[in-house]
Amino acid sequence: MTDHVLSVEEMRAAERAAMDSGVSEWQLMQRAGGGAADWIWRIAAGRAVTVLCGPGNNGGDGYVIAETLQRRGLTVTVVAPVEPASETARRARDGFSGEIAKTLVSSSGEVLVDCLFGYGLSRKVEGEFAKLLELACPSHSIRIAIDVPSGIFADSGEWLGASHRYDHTLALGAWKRAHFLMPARADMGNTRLVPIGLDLKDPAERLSERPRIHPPEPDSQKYTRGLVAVVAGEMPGAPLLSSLAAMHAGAGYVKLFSDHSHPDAPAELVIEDGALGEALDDERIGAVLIGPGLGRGSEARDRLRAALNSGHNLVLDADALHLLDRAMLDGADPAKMVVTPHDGELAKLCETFDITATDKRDRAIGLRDATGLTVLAKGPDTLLAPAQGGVVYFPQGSSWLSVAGSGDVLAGMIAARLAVTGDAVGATQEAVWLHQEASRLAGPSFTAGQLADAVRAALALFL
Ligand SMILES: NC(=O)C1=CN([C@@H]2O[C@H](COP(=O)(O)OP(=O)(O)OC[C@H]3O[C@@H](n4cnc5c(N)ncnc54)[C@H](OP(=O)(O)O)[C@@H]3O)[C@@H](O)[C@H]2O)[C@@H](O)CC1
Ligand SMILES: [K+]
Repeated sequence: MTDHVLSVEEMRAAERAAMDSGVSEWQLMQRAGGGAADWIWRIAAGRAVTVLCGPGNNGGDGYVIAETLQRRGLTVTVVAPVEPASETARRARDGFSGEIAKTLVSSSGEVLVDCLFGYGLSRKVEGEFAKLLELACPSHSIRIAIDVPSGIFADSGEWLGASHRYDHTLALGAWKRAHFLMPARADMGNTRLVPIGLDLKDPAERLSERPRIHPPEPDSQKYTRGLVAVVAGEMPGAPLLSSLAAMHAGAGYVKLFSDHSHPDAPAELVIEDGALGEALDDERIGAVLIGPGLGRGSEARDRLRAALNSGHNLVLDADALHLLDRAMLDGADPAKMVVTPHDGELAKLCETFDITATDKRDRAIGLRDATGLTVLAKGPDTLLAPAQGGVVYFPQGSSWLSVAGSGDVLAGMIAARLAVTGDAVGATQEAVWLHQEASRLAGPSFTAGQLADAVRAALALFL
């Protein structure tokens, strides 16, 4: 239940279903406001609180929060520029026993609780509401957004109006897409979910669950444990990095198909040169990775074609994403493939496959639907569009991952997990989690090589 990620429409439907089953809107608001107040009370730790209340039910939650905190002994100031517009919000306002100001008086409190607008935001935040946020956000040292920061469109994560930074965001009832999408995510601070007892079923979109990685079976040998083939091309460095990451991510055997000499490669990495088609004929190969350092010339194209026609599970990254088109996919099995574009590569793929969507989620879905590929759209708001449908989001990773070679490491790990499990969607999620955990273990300002080294210790945390 805590892993559902809902659209505004789905959220409204879930609340309607709760009401149909006999829970009133007032009860839902009590649960939402009361649950949020518990978090705020702890965060505030005795400091004075300012609550901004808007016209809708987000504002209604604000009155419930204000009353709960005041009863617990905190100094609470409520600022509401307009009257409540819904009956339930009016009831909540009437239940608040303190004073209500129309505008913010200076130094009202140290903790700001923003309940101006939630998922009901329908247009740009302007006028008195915009001015209030402009005044209140910088003048409070701790800023807490209730459900979503006011001004964020919950379905897309875009700001409708000026952006403001929050220290905490308390999602009510279920996660919304904005909690995992940029630019919203960067401004939300710590995110927490406040359950309100909604009965949610079969989520189309969900948060990735922390995976459990299984050790090799007792009767494993190096081939059955997962043989990864990394196909190199023009540049030697990137595929070597991918190979190292694959070696640490649980593969039994990693081969690098490369015509370069790799003096820095560890002795355990098997490097083979010569005809790629023949090398890929090995039935024991569990997954092929191609793209890092591949190049974009005619030879690179030939190598990509050989990989696509090999019939193996396949991870396509970097240059391979620039070369991929409909003709190349002809005859290949997209169900066995994962593509891992960052924003620029995703835009290029959308151009290639005539997808007109402009935001990341819709582009990833569009590409998946047009090709049948599993699409991992990388970045600070990495999301996965599995071939089977739906969308999977991930908890926020370290911003130190924004380093050259980080994608090569991730691609190597996906190939390793895919070779081990044969499950493209599961393998990709495992690799994203490993990537994030490895970044934490590598500490700040690591290089991609150090990140690849940390993968082994990261893997131990998922056993
Ligand atoms: N329903 C439930 O069971 C539960 C709901 N819960 C809570 O309710 C929240 C959703 O409530 P909501 O639907 O009332 O929307 P909300 O975000 O408060 O705002 C809508 C109001 O704002 C107005 N408005 C919009 N944009 C505007 C703008 N730019 N500038 C000015 N005005 C603007 C809009 O006016 P209108 O567009 O109708 O003209 C309308 O009056 C949700 O996030 C959660 O906190 C929880 O308590 C759990 C139970
Ligand atoms: K809000």
